[in-house]
Amino acid sequence: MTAQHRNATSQRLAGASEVGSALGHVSGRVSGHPSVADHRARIARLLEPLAARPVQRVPLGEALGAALGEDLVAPVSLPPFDNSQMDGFAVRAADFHGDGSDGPHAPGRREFTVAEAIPAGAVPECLVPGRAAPIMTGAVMPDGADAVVPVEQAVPSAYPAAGETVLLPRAEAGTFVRRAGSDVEAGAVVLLAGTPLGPAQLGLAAALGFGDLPVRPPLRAAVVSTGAELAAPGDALAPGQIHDANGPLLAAALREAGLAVEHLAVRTDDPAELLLALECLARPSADEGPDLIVTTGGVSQGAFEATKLALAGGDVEFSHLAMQPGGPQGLGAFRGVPVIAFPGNPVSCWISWEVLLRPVLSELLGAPRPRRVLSSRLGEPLVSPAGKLQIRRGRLRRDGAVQLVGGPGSHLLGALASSDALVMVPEHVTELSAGAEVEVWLT
Ligand SMILES: Nc1nc2c(c(=O)[nH]1)N[C@H]1C(S)=C(S)[C@@H](COP(=O)(O)OP(=O)(O)OC[C@H]3O[C@@H](n4cnc5c(N)ncnc54)[C@H](O)[C@@H]3O)O[C@H]1N2
Ligand code: MOO
Repeated sequence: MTAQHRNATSQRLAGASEVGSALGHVSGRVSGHPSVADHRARIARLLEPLAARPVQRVPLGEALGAALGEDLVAPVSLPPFDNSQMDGFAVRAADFHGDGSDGPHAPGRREFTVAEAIPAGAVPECLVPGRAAPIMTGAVMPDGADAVVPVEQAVPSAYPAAGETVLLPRAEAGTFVRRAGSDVEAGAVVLLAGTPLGPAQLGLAAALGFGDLPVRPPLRAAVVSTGAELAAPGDALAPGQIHDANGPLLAAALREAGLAVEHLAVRTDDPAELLLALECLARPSADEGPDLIVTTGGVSQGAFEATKLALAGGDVEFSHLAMQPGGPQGLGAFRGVPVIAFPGNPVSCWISWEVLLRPVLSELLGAPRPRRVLSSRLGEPLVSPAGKLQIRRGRLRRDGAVQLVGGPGSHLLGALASSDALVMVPEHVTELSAGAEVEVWLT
């Protein structure tokens, strides 16, 4: 990535025009807290060096979710040859002109002598005038033929043996013929470097004959959940304990985005113990250690904020963004490894991923695919704190409006799990009525 591109990336992420205009309203802020756009731009600068990793080729079956490392140029055309779009009869359109264009028993049809049948995969012989060759969908069009009549329109509606006759209705040249190169021309750039590889892109690459693809190797992320109250999912809870939801949630989010993830639960509020765990994580050789560390919990104003206490003396800064949920945040580096510290409330943790880190990865690496942003109408009224971007969870209705799911509370994981959209309420807005236009991210 060039310096120019890097600058452009940071500016785009600060302005956030492609990921939602609601996040760009820095000027309307009254709280004095750093804006979401500024914080996201800082994350982009922190992670920029990670974008410059060498490209490697991986088998097609392992490329799902990765970003394409180089432009993909079609080595062949698609379709590679003229072929039939229907099961039927390959004919010469010119045979319908002139004498004999009306069959004796079926007006409007012409009689043809049936030629050898052409299954898909066969190399057919040239079609002689006055003949019709049974041809199957996808089979190569014989030289001389330029149209296909579907078998349903033939009399009889079947495939007579070679040498017998069939009556066919008139067809114009080109009817039901898929021309070579009508989908993709050999030599064309079919996918740009940075394109996230989903099922359709992998299908196209396979059709073009690629057995492997150039991709950027996945980033390695360490997810660290913190807090003395945490128990592993599956373990029984002691009084006062809760199960660690954020670790699995964040690990899944990062994996889905194409990263290789290791999850570590540090179930303590002791900063020294957390520091030790982080030392062990960051110490392995550069080839094996994480490219970034994402923590959750311990970043707010409590007396036992292990993450803050462990990291604040070093290169990690803590701030409270003008956003709800997801206000308290930390950002910096530990032993040279970028650290992004998200808050502990589960919805805050998820929102932080969605609006702060995920868009940066999309922009820097090409994957994951950016969230679709659309304009929708609010299904019900809402109120929102002044000076904060409020992000509510919602569900897109069939009529295109968005219905809120649950309240604004950042512990409402049940509601989050039944939502499919984030509703953005800009910083300067304190009230919206039903029907008001809102920006929505589909999740
Ligand atoms: N006096 C103030 N108190 C709080 C403020 C503030 O500004 N002043 N901010 C509030 C906001 S906003 C948030 S968000 C939270 C963030 O707190 P922490 O990041 O320090 O997180 P914890 O205190 O560790 O936990 C908060 C909450 O989340 C639960 N939690 C933590 N980790 C997990 C996990 N892995 N899985 C499931 N649940 C988890 C934890 O038990 C707490 O209930 O601070 C507010 N307070
Ligand atoms: O900002 Mo906290 O993230 O509301 O709950």
